[in-house]
Amino acid sequence: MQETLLHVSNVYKTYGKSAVPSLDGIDFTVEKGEIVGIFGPNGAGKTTLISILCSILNPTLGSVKYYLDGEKTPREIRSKLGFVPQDFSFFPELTAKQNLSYFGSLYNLQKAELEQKIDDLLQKVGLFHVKNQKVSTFSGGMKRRLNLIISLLHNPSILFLDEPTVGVDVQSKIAIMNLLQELNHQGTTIIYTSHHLKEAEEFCNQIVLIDHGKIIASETLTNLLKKHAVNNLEELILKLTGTLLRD
Ligand SMILES: Nc1ncnc2c1ncn2[C@@H]1O[C@H](COP(=O)(O)OP(=O)(O)OP(=O)(O)O)[C@@H](O)[C@H]1O
Repeated sequence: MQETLLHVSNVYKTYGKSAVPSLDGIDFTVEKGEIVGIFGPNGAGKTTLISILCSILNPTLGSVKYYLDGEKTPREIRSKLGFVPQDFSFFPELTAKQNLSYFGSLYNLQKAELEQKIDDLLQKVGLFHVKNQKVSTFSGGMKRRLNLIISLLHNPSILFLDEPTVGVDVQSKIAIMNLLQELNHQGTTIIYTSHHLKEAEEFCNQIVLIDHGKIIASETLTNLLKKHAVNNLEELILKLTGTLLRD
């Protein structure tokens, strides 16, 4: 049986005094355990939407409601959310381990529990052997993998990822996607954006396509392909958003 985890209702976002809203009446629902992919051209509003869903930004209008067991206050809810930003969010002059210890200390985890969690996560993404190296010496793929595990230290129930595999080689991409699959099998709900459409086709249960701040499609990929008589996600996006450059 499906269980609603998140309900987004009539969300608008306008930055500063801009005349054009970046989000223009967004409504959708996420069920527990889903993997939702948010797609759309550059500037469509994906990052803005994800930032609002994980409480980094406030909507100008509208509501985002979570249905989490036992967690009621905004602070309790935030403690169950994890966010992997597109831009790296660590200190390059610290080692991987120092970064993880610092970010872990923000979640009030017991020292022994945190140490164990750090080692487990470093192992999972193949960074254990370089845990005492400064992050500034890491390759792009190593930095992306570290950026991911920083957001997993507190075992979030819902994980938001903004382009988690951008700019990485195929090996790092597989390591990242395997870890995300493993987390989802363990019950983590995942909401993510990506421009890697082949990867997303295999990964997502639900597709949310946005353009100019509005949802223009929201369904399973199979249903959308059938409905719009296209063969894949790329064809779907081109059919629904056109070929005009957005910059
Ligand atoms: N901090 C900001 N101040 C003003 N305008 C912003 C800000 N952040 C985003 N915008 C504008 O809001 C709109 C949506 O941007 P957003 O970054 O959410 O799109 P996106 O779909 O994530 O794009 P991309 O695929 O390029 O990452 C764009 O027109 C962008 O210029």
